[in-house]
Amino acid sequence: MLEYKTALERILSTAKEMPAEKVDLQHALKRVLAEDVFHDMDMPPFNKSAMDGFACRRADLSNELEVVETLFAGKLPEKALLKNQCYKIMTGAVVPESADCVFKKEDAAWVAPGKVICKNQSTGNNICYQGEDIKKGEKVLAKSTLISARHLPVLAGAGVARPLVFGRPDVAVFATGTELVEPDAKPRSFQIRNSNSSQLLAQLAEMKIQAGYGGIIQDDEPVLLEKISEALNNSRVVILTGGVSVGDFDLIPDVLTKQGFDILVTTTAIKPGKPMIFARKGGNYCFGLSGNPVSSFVQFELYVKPFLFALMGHRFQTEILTLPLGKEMNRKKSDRMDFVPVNIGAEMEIIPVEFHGSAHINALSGATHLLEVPKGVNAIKKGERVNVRSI
Ligand SMILES: Nc1nc2c(c(=O)[nH]1)N[C@H]1C(S)=C(S)[C@@H](COP(=O)(O)OP(=O)(O)OC[C@H]3O[C@@H](n4cnc5c(N)ncnc54)[C@H](O)[C@@H]3O)O[C@H]1N2
Ligand code: MOO
Repeated sequence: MLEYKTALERILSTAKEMPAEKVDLQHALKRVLAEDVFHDMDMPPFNKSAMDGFACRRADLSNELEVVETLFAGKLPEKALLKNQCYKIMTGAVVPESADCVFKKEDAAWVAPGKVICKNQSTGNNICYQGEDIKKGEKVLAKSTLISARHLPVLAGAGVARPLVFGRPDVAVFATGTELVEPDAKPRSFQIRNSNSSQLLAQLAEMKIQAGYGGIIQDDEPVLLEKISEALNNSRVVILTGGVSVGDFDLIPDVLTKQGFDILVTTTAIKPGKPMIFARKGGNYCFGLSGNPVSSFVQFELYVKPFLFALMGHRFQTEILTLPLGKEMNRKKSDRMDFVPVNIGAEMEIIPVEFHGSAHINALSGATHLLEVPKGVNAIKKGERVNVRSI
C-alpha cells in the first residue's frame, strides 16, 4: 500500500504535457498558459489624468487660470500651456507634458467665463504616470498559469488575443458493475443507481474537461476488454469506477494487464479510497477508481485532478486551511490518512458531519471541506489545529 504522497508523485511523474494550441480569449478561462506573456507597451501608455478637473503647471496653482482647451479620453492635446493657462480635463485623458498637476473639479471655482482658480493648494498631482503599473517588455504572466478571470484582463491589456495554452486530454468515463442502473431507472431489489458517473463528469467539467461518457459496463471480462480497447482509440485517459478491489468480479486489474497496461498503483494509504488502480500504456492512462461513491470522489480530488492538470502543464496545489477542531475526534485504526467530510462553523472551527463511510454520499453533499487526519493519529482534541481542503 503506497503512502498518499508517494502514490501522487508516482502518478504525476508519468504525465507528459499535451501539445500547445492557440485559443480565443473568450475560451481561455481555466486553460493553462504554455508560454510566458510579456507586455508590449507601458501601462498606463501615457501620463493619464486620474480625475475630472483641470490640468496646469503646479507653479501657477495659486493664480487665476485661463482654460485654453478641453481634453477628454481618446483625444490628442493640441496646445501647449503658457503661464497661467490650464486645460479642462477628463479622467483617462492624456496629460500633456506642459502640465504637471491636475486638480479635481470639486476643488475648482469659476471666477469669470473661461477663468478658474484652485481652492485646494495642497492638491495631489492626480496623474497616473506612464509605465507606473507595467513597463514595456515586463513579464506579466508565467507559463503554467491556470487562467482565471483575474488573468484575462492582463492578457487583453497585453494584446494577447489568442493565448498559447496546453491542450486538454480526451477523457472517457465508465461505470462498471452488474448491479448498476442509470439514475432514470427504478432499481430492482438487488440493484443500485449509478451515482459515480454524474459525479465524475461534473468534477471533470469543473476543470473544463468535457469527457465522453461510455455508460455502465457489466462485470464481464470480454465486454470490459472490448469497451476499454474501444475507448483507448480516442481517449488519452480512461476513468472507470468499481471492480478494483480483490473480489472474484473485481476484473479491472486483469483486464488492464491483458490490454498491455503497466499497473503502477493498486492501493494507497487513504481512507476512504484505499483500492485504486493507476495504469499506463505508452501515452494512454487509466484510473480504476473505487466503486464506493465517496471513495471515488476523494480519489478524483487527490489523484486524478492533479494528474489531469499535470497533462495540461499545471502543477495543481490545493489550498489548505489550518483551523481549530470544534469537537474531539477519535478513531480505532490509524494505518491510513483519513479524509473526513466537515463544515466550518461560525467561529471558524471545524465541525465534522455525521459520516458512515465510503458509500455515504449525503455526508459529502452536506459538507464543504475534507479534514485530513494524518496516518498514526488516533485522537485529535477540541481546539487542536487541523488541515482542511475545500471540496
Ligand atoms: N477482501 C477485501 N475486500 C474489500 C477490500 C479489501 O481490502 N479486501 N477493500 C474494500 C474497500 S476499502 C473498498 S473502497 C471496496 C472497493 O471496491 P471496488 O472498487 O472493487 O468497488 P465495487 O466492489 O465494484 O463497489 C463497491 C460498492 O460501491 C457500489 N458502486 C459501485 N459502482 C457504483 C456507482 N457507479 N455508483 C454508485 N455506487 C457504486 C457497489 O455497488 C458497492 O456497493 O472494496 C472493499 N472490499
Ligand atoms: O477505502 Mo474504502 O473506500 O474505505 O471504503
